[in-house]
Amino acid sequence: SALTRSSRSIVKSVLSREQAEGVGARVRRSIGRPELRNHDPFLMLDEFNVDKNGGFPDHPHRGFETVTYMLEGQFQHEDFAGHKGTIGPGDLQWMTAGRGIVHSEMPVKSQTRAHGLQLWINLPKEHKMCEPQYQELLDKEIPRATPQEGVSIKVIAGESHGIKSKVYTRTPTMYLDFKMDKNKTVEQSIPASYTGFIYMLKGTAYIGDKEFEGKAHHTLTFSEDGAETIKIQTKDEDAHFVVIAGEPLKEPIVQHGPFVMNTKEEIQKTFLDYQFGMNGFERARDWHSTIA
Ligand SMILES: Nc1ccc(F)c(C(=O)c2c[nH]c3ncc(Cl)cc23)c1F
Ligand SMILES: [Fe+3]
Repeated sequence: SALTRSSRSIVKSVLSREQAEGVGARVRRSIGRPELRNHDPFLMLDEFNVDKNGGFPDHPHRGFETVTYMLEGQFQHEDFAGHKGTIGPGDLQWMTAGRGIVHSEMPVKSQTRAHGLQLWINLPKEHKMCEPQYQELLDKEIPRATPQEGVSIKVIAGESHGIKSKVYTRTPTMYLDFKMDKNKTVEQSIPASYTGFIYMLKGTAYIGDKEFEGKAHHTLTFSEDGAETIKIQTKDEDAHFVVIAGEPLKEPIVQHGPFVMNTKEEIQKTFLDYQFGMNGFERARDWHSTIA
């Protein structure tokens, strides 16, 4: 008989309501909210909505990666090394902060609003102090899997139905953007060791053998039972959601805002490096962005 590959089930569903963040920004916090901590290797997932007067002015990062995926509108970013750019709908910025980045992330003034997702992925000890790196992909450069008519899967990281992303993930990560028409069923392979979840953006989807209902702005966390697929169905409405999964690092996490290290001594050292412009924060000394 055909091997019935067991499918991940949903452990819980948590609604994210909008909260204030940054300057005049509104975010729905998925991972990182009180009910959704400890989803190693993930530290935070925000669905952000920023009007043209808001944004995330000059701030640092060390020890992890920020993955910004635009859904609507345009975002400008500029860092202390003069790296700047604009990302628009469907575009991706995978920023490995490593030993240190100071940047600002602001909507393009002419836009009505900027809407997207920012995911924070922890880095393993050996990469926390790596050279910062950007991997930036335009919408049209991100491959799509279309396992059937009416099911489109943008492969932001990892692999889906034989389509592979070219993003280099220091922490093994799968990041897939699903658009499903109604009355479709699809299975997605997930490595047995990965921690994962679905964040619903629009519509309704039914997950797993028990058809657990996923509604907009809800996070649905996967069971960690070693099953290697997740089954996703739509019924009488389309659905738009992301599937995010990754290899847990199983390292101690000491986080102070935008600094994520393994020990409090490393955090204390990070504050000194940032304050005095050392060990990767040399350019932080009296840098101010031109876009904030
Ligand atoms: N420390 C700290 C404290 C507060 C912050 F808001 C931030 C921060 O920048 C962001 C939080 N969510 C976000 N979504 C989208 C974008 Cl573009 C940026 C952020 C940050 F880093
Ligand atoms: Fe940032």
